[in-house]
Amino acid sequence: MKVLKFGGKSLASEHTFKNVIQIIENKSKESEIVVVVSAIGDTTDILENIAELAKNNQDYQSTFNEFKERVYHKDINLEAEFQLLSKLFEGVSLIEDCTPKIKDLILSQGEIISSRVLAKQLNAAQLRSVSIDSRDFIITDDSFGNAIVDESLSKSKTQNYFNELPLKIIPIVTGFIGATQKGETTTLGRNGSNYTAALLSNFLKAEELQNYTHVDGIFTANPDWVKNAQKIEELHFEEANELANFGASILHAKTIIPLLENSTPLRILNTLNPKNAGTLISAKATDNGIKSLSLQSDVSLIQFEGRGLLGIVGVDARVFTSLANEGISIGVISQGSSERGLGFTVKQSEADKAIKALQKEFEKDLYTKDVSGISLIDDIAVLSIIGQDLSTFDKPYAALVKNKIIPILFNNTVTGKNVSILVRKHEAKKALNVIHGQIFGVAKNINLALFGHGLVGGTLIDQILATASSIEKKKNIRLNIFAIGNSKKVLLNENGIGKNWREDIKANSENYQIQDVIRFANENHLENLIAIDNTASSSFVDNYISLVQSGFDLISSNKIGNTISYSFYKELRETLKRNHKEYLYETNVGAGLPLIDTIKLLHLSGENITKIKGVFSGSLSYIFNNFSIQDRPFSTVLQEAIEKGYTEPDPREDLSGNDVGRKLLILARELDLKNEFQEIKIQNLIPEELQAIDTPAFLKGLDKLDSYFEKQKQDLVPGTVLRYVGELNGDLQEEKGFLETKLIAVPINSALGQLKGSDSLFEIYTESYGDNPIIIQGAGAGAAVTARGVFGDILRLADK
Ligand SMILES: Nc1ncnc2c1ncn2[C@@H]1O[C@H](COP(=O)(O)OP(=O)(O)O)[C@@H](O)[C@H]1O
Ligand SMILES: N[C@@H](CC(=O)OP(=O)(O)O)C(=O)O
Repeated sequence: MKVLKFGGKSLASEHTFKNVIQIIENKSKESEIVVVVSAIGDTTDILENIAELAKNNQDYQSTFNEFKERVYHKDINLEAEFQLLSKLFEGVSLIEDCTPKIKDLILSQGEIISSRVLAKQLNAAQLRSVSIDSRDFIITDDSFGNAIVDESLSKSKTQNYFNELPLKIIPIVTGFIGATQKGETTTLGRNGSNYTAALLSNFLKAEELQNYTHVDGIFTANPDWVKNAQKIEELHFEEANELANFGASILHAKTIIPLLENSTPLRILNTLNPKNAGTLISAKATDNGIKSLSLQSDVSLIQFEGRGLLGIVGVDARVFTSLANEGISIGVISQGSSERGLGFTVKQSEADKAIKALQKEFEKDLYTKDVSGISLIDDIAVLSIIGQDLSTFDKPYAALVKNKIIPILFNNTVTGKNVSILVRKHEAKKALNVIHGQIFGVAKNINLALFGHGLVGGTLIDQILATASSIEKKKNIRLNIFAIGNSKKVLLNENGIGKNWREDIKANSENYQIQDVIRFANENHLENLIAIDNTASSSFVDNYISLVQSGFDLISSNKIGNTISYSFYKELRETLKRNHKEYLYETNVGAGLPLIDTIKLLHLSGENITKIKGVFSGSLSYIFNNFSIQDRPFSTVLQEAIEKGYTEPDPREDLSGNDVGRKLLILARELDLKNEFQEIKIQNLIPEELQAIDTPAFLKGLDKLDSYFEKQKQDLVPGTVLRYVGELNGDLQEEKGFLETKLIAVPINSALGQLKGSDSLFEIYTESYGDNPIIIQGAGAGAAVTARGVFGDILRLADK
């Protein structure tokens, strides 16, 4: 004989009902079956809600009418159940109270209706069946709402009851409900139908319990919360029991226990996908290791503090006894060895009652101030890692901290391998995803907010979208672009912006402040956040600190953040350190070339870098490499550089020398030199009359530059060429370095004179390398290389 249990969602619609009937038909051909049902769909929640409305003297009638219409079935008379409910709600509304006993009677009607409806439908489909009220044999104590089953009495009653049943009729039994010996209706606790099914499986010695839900089985975490949770094929009873105990709503906490006596296997199956083998829970040993994560989200933390209690024996006993007397059970418990404080969790719904019980018990101690406080933190969630021991707990813990989720406390069990972590409820989903990604090695989600979608930014977005799936396969990293913004508008999508982002931006982007993006990330529980600044804007930099404080790592191709005041530079570094965040900006100097990393490493290893000299600007490199040896006007070469995307949007940023100056400053600060931008000696290549005009006007009159540069070329000594160079001279011992940019003539056969295209060249002189500089040379400009460089920074952060 097999017991089949169908959950509420399996009975929620006509379509699922059809599947249920089909499954019952197929299974009844294979063996004898007993069916256990939950209430249809969300009936229990709805009945609870109507009772609450009635209790608060609000209009409950319309919700009740809606409910009746929903469960009404033309071939079956539910008048008796509806009338009973009507009377009960009326009573609740009159006395403005709904006792646990009344509530259980109300909720029980859900299961009674569903067993009647299903039996009727099966009979209509020529499958002989009968609805059975489990209150006739599931006998409990009178702890209404969470009643305790008298197993031996229930066992004999169940066996007698089923012995009397005619053969070949399929029993459709109400789950979730029972009765006291006096015949008062009780319930076994939410999600209790699978507990009823487990009890029946044990009492009737079933060969298997098949629990039909609306998911394919038990997953590594609740799939409603963790998108990439994976189905678990097999679990041992003990593991499943831990999972149930730690709040995985797919199993009632007591479901596993009745199955142990006869080692009755339990299979979790999907009504909507019955061919799937589901998850098998049995006595068979499985591999060691972490199996699953579960979450209890309706928890409160009570903190009990008392300096005067140090060393006094029996305080904990008083705490727990006073709560036990109120029938309040306790979850996670934590007490430091100093005994000055005790923290423990209770169900949120029982928190007030618990506080009152403690205040009563410790009334005198509160008066004498031996107990200094009994306080409550609401909205707590307990996240449990089933199978985790402390030897590898560092990884999930570090991942949480990196995502700015600081656990309130954590706790491990000595016997079983479990660690429970208390976090704030609003952080729970994010915490679950962070730990899941870390533990199960399934793709780690990296959530990207990209600001600036011009040449570099746009190219980067396209590069990410084009390679995201291969990166996921190769590196197990899922890059999710959830925000694309410019200075005014942002497009947001928590599930990832796709290839049509350009059209999407036109249709759906909205005006925004940075706080809107931060709020969006929080509300959608997005983890591993990176903000990427590909703007050329000085105002966007104002957002850096808020972003870091809100848990974002930073990447920028924009150099401004590193080149405004040294005090901002320092403040940003300190904020990053405090928040355990990183800021990468490899493309700030030398675009895609690995320059900053090299300099950082040399400097960190104690190598004294005394001078860095070279052509820092890919755009100026392109311009002078070509202009020096070609017979073309300067403006033609410049126009070509603009069109190829080698220059900043306003090429005066390059020609003014400011861009080279900024790069020098970035390198100087990398060497711990505390220079300010104003201290750089910069040769500005723009004639004064063109310095103040707006960008469009400047771009229209490029030929005004020609005569000045023609003269420079004429004046060259034969065998030399023009190069715009930057030079930094510094020393470990000094606070500041000497930074200079200038247009100079260099021999055509020197390293600098040999430069081609838009290549940059950096000569790094250090104390140990003496006169032989380390030379880094290569493509130093262009949207594609810069975007690749930023992409490299993203992958570097994602790997951490
Ligand atoms: N580890 C888990 N694996 C699968 N489902 C889980 C897990 N933890 C929690 N759940 C939740 O359990 C639900 C299925 O159980 P339940 O709602 O009782 O189903 P039914 O109403 O069909 O009996 C899923 O929708 C999911 O929200
Ligand atoms: N109907 C009850 C009992 C139950 O087990 O339901 P489900 O199987 O749909 O989780 C509840 O909602 O709590």
